[in-house]
Order: sequence, then structure tokens, then C-alpha cells
Amino acid sequence: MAIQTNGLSLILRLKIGAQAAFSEVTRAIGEAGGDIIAVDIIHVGKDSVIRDVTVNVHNEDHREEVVRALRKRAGIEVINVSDRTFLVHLGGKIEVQGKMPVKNRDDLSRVYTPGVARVCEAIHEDPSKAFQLTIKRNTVAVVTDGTAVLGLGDIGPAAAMPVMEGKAMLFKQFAGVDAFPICLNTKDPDEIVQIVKAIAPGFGGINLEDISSPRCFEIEERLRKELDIPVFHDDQHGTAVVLLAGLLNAIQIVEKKMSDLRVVVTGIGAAGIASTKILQAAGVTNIVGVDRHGIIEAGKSYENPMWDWYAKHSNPESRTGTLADAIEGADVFIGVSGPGVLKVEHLKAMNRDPIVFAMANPVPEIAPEEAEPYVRIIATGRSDYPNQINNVLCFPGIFAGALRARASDINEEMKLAAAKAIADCIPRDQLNEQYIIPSVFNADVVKAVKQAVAEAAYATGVARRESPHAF
Ligand SMILES: NC(=O)c1ccc[n+]([C@@H]2O[C@H](COP(=O)([O-])OP(=O)(O)OC[C@H]3O[C@@H](n4cnc5c(N)ncnc54)[C@H](O)[C@@H]3O)[C@@H](O)[C@H]2O)c1
Ligand SMILES: O=C(O)C[C@H](O)C(=O)O
Ligand SMILES: [Mg+2]
Repeated sequence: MAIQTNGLSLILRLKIGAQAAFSEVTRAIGEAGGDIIAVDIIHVGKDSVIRDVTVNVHNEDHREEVVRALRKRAGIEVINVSDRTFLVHLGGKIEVQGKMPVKNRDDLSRVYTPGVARVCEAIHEDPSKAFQLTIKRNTVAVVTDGTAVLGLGDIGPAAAMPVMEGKAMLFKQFAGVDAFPICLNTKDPDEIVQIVKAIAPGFGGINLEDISSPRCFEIEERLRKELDIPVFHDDQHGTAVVLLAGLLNAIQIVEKKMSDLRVVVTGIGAAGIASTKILQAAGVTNIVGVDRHGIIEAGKSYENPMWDWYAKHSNPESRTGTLADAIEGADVFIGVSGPGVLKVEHLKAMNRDPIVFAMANPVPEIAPEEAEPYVRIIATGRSDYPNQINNVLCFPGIFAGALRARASDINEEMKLAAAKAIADCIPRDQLNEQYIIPSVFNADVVKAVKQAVAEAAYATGVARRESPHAF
């Protein structure tokens, strides 16, 4: 099996002298436990050959081990070691491009002064024309304050940029939606609300990303009320939608009903709370939440207002204690917390045919290899395992549908329609334990989600574009 790398894949530039055969290189890398992915010749000289060898390694220590093993061999010189993941980030991952070249003065006077002035005046007279005459119709702001970046925590706005650029890239590639990363150097909810409202005129939608709880709830709620374009906190609703899609399919395989499930959610933050709410809307009644301190106890008061809500709306059997107490007899484990939270002993205590969605990124609550012998279905948030439950399956299509309908909001009906559309991308006869959720690269997903979301926008009266046809 290929090494799981957390993205650590190297390109080693090697000068191999006449006295060393290439088999020396493969042996040295193999003995150090590296996994060769590709080999290229860069230059052939009289006495030596320069090759680029692409190698997967486990981690940074392992990288050093592989390099050391090569350096020990006579006739092999390591000229350079580059990390392929860093290479794709050099200079950032996205750029802005004009839709037409400006070739002469005539073009210039249309796209810019003086022609542009008439277009500005037209929008001044009728602000809704911004949707026709500017990028607003197809553009989303991906806004973060860098406080809950993946499972890495509060790493700040600059360090959050690679994730936000990645989201923007995926918006464009999967749904043709233009998106800008906007990383804010403030954690103050009032200030974030004010800034987002102030930049909103140029955007058709706001995708909030990686803002920690409980601030994310207030920020989203206020912006939804105060703006007339859709505001969607991806970590809450994107996650919840894709999770529901996966669960709708998983329960068909294990032949269980939503209303009979016992579900444990760990990580009662943005993703955990929204996931709980969508599961309840889908008919699940027995959900127990667990955070760092243990089970969220029924009826208890908590300082965190969302945990207070949770305590009133979950844990019908009034369980107390730790994850071990919560998971006894559970059918489903939903992890949106951090690495390594779930142990094999926990899996052994679950009901028959356990379903485990270990969705913390980049390192899940349990490694699929470790869980597999004890569960019927395992899914993670990562691209390098089967059953990827990640909000990327949802946010491109959901915004594409909302923008298509020029929706003022992304409401519950639109989210449920998206979940159902994702689940239905897998034909019933193809469902199996390794295939409960369609691939991110399945082109049907965005199409189906866009269509279902736009239709739901019209059905619920939030669409502002006249023609509901021809999505
Ligand atoms: N697969 C996906 O699509 C997807 C989507 C969103 C979030 N996530 C992942 O879910 C995790 C949480 O994201 P979020 O946006 O909800 O963050 P958040 O900061 O809003 O919430 C995280 C919660 O998890 C709790 N937590 C952290 N470590 C824990 C532990 N060891 N045991 C119990 N609770 C713990 C925190 O106390 C907090 O309440 C991250 O790892 C993130 O990458 C995955
Ligand atoms: O960014 C991802 O891969 C998914 C999600 O938004 C997360 O924060 O983990
Ligand atoms: Mg996120």
C-alpha cells in the first residue's frame, strides 16, 4: 500500500556518477522506507546523470532518513530536495485574469474611461444592475479570521491563506464560480460583521470559513440578517450537508433507519453543532455530544451558549462521563474534533455494523487502517482515502445554485436538497462500504447540487432571478 503522507512528497535532484547504478538509488530509498512515485532524467553528462526522483515519505524525520541513506552511497550526490506540496504553493495558487485582451485605444475606452462611466451610472440608477454588469453575479468572498483553520486552530489570517486560496481554486474548477480569499486581521465579531458588510457590494455571496465557535454562530447569524446576499458558514453547513449525504447512503447498506440511530458527535464546535442540527432535521433523535471535557450533559448550563442549546436538545438518555460512556452501543460516530480521539476500544463498544465518520483534518480521529477491522463503514475528510466526506463536495454547487437563482439566502430547504442530490449521485446498485459518497471529481455532483439548490431557492421564495428554467 502506498505511504500515507499528509502531503509529504519530495522531488530529490540527484547527480549519479558513473560508478553508481540507478539501482543503488532505488535500493537506498527502498531500504529507508521511501516510496518512489516517478523518475525523470534532467541531464545526461559524460560521467554522470542528473535525475529527479519523486518520493513519498511518512513525515519530516523520514525525509531526513531517506536523504541520509542516499548521501551515504558512493557516487550519489543529493543536489536539491524540494517538497512537491510547497512547490504548488509557490507564489500562491490562483490569479485574476481579464475576460478579453485590451488591444487598442478603442478597447481601452470601452473597458475603462470614458466608456465605463456610463456603466457606472446605469448601476447607480438601478443597483440590481450590478448583477448584470459586474463580477458580482458570479463571485463569492471566502472570508476567514484564521481562528479555526482545519484542525490546526488559531494560526492567524496569513497562515490561513493557503486554505482559502485552495477553496477559491475549487470554487472555480468545480463550479465556475469566482472566489477571492479574504483573510481578516481581527477576531472581533463586530468588526468582522462590519468589514464583511462593507465589502459585500462586490460579491454575490459570502462563504465564511474556519472561524472558531462560538463566534462563528453570531457572525453568520448577523450577516444573514443584515445582508441581501447568501451568507454560508462552510464549516457548519457544508460539512453538515455532506455528512448527511454520506449517512443517507450508509444506513441503506447497514439497513438501519435514521429514527433508530444512536449517534455520537465529538467536537461540539461549528461543524459538530451544524451536523447535529441537520441530523435532527433528518429524523435522528438520539445524539450525544462530546467535547474535550466529556459529554455535554442533558439540561446542564454552560457558558458557551451553543453548548447550552446542545444540553437542551440532545442526550435523551442523560449520559454522563467521557467518550467511552457516550459510545457504548452507538451506531454512528461523527468526529469533527481533532486527531486520535477515537480508539479501538471505543469501536469495540459500538452497536453492530458501526459507521465511523472521522472527519477532522488533516489528521482524522482514527486512522482508517486502524479502524477498518472493527467497523462496517469508515469515512474521513481526506482526499487520499475512500469515502471522502469533505465540504468541497458541497460548497461549489451550493453557491453555483444560489447565484444561478440570485438567491438572497441559503436556507434549510436548499441545504437538504443539496444533501439529497449528493447522496443520489451514487446509483443504489453501486452503493457499498467503500463507496457511500461520490468522488469530488464526479462531474455529476456539482450539476446535481446546483440544480437542486436553485430549484429549492425558487420553491422557498428566496430566488430573485425571474426565469426558474434552464439552470
Ligand atoms: N471533513 C470536513 O469537511 C470538515 C469540515 C469542517 C470541519 N472539519 C474538521 O472538524 C474539526 C473541527 O472544525 P470546526 O470548524 O468545527 O472547529 P471549531 O473550532 O469550531 O470546533 C472544534 C471543537 O472540537 C473540540 N475539540 C478539539 N479537540 C478535541 C478533542 N480532542 N476531543 C473533544 N473535542 C475536541 C473543540 O473544543 C471545539 O469545541 C477540524 O479538525 C476540522 O478540520 C472537517
Ligand atoms: O478544508 C477542508 O478540507 C474541510 C474543512 O473546511 C475543514 O476546515 O477541515
Ligand atoms: Mg474549513
